[in-house]
Amino acid sequence: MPENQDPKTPNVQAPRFAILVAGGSGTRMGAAKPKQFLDLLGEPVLLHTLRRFAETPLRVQQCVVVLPAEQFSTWHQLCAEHHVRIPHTVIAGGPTRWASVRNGLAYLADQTSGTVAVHDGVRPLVPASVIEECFATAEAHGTAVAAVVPKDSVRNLSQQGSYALDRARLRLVQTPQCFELDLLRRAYQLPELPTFTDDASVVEDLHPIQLVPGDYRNLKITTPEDLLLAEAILRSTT
Ligand SMILES: Nc1ccn([C@@H]2O[C@H](COP(=O)(O)OP(=O)(O)OP(=O)(O)O)[C@@H](O)[C@H]2O)c(=O)n1
Ligand SMILES: C[C@](O)(CO)[C@H](O)COP(=O)(O)O
Repeated sequence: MPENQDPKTPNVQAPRFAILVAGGSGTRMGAAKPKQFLDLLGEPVLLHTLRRFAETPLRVQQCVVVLPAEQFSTWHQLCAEHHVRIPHTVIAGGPTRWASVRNGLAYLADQTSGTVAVHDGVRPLVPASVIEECFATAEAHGTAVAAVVPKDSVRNLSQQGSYALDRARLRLVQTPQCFELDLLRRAYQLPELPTFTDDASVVEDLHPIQLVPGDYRNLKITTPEDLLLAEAILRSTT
């Protein structure tokens, strides 16, 4: 958050950017092509995701889509097939999610201020209300990360076996993860650590992480049953 800003007053004038990371190969899905290109009720997973961020009321000024360099032509072909007119910029990812986000940020190097949402390209069902809440919270507090309460009991593995955790004190972290642009830039200048599974873990040493309610429908397409669930959810809401 800019130093001279009242933390309770959202910086509604700040431009909004989105980095949609889709630079992975989808090994756990085990499909013939990366899961971001798989069909979800007639459109590629990634196109659903892009549409969610391009919705006009969200005021996202620029969508940066990060892809494996060798898959650019796959995406361009899919965009042509589906007559996609949504303005977006495609850039090459890196070997890890962290590297892909860093590449996305590098594309925004000329931007002097704003708020950036980092979102998994394979979370196609994120509600617009969650995206809006994340942007608005980050505009007020510098950070905002969508998260939900676990529905299952959770146990921690120990040398003796395992023990129960208090799930009321746990959260399952989703994306979007929104940050004041300069804060995210500073965080991504630090060296990569193996513990960086998301953007909050990259930023948390520099700034407290504000959690906002996520949504159980905002699932990450990871294994084949996720695609079935996503289809059922989408059918029920369209
Ligand atoms: N080098 C990478 C790795 C992952 N991602 C993106 O980060 C998001 C979350 O990652 P995950 O679900 O793990 O995707 P994959 O790495 O593709 O899957 P897997 O781990 O099964 O190979 C995905 O949108 C994925 O495309 C990325 O942009 N660049
Ligand atoms: C960023 C993320 O989606 C938050 O839940 C998650 O950490 C990605 O993890 P993965 O190991 O890349 O599947």
